[in-house]
Amino acid sequence: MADLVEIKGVTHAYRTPAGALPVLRDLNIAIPEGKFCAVVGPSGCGKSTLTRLIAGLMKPDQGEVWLHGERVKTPRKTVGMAFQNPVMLEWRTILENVMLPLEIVAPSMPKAQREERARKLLALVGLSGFEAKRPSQLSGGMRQRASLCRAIVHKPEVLIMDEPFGALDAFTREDLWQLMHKLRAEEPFTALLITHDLRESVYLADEIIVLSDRPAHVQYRMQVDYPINPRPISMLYEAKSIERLAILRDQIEIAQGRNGGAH
Ligand SMILES: Nc1ncnc2c1ncn2[C@@H]1O[C@H](COP(=O)(O)OP(=O)(O)OP(=O)(O)O)[C@@H](O)[C@H]1O
Repeated sequence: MADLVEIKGVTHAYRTPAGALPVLRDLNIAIPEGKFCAVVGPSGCGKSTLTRLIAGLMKPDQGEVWLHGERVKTPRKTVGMAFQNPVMLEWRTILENVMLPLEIVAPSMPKAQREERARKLLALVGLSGFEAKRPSQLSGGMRQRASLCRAIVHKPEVLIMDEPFGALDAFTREDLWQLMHKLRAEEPFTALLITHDLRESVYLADEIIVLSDRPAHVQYRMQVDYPINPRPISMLYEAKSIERLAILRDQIEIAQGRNGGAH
């Protein structure tokens, strides 16, 4: 399978008043088309920087970022993004918010067709009947469902998610995890997920990458070879998942410089 996202030898430092802050060092990541990659690592190690580089919002000092065989040099319209706090436009309805990327990426698509696509996705995430509501009329979980629809409505070449479930309560979060697998089955996408939640990474991803502390490089890679459709939440309680979680926790502690000390 061809790699859709390729991060090749990426090194980057921010210029700050206090001097250069090295954030990434010789980072190499490849995500094959259709795969779901989760990235975990110590706080502040450079995970969000990685998402900005893939979206073309900034250029690395060294190395290359490739998307679909094209070198990323400028902001990419065809990337789908979802964040912890879904930024929704209050003056637009939920349906109009979800349609927004199509207006930018496919302006020639007839409005009826854009609407049909947005309605289909809203139905898929259980938001039929809420199309005409304003964002503030929805719960946090519902807003995040709508934001996921908005992130994939234009069939992005890659779906980038930065802690999208971080602000939700545990039950809503698990609902949304299951929803991700449903969406993936219906609307296949290639995804990069930044998360602090190791269970989330094991439940959602095909591959988990543990980044070292700053300047971040790939410290550890784990394949999650569990069928994705279905992938029941109960898989997290299976011995293999518990073992995976223990390995990941140790890796995070190593990345934090604690060398697998007390849990
Ligand atoms: N525009 C910027 N200018 C200067 N420093 C920055 C800039 N953006 C981020 N940083 C710094 O670079 C480091 C990496 O930031 P980044 O947001 O990529 O980390 P992160 O792993 O996503 O963090 P967290 O886990 O806390 O969300 C941090 O120390 C941050 O303060």
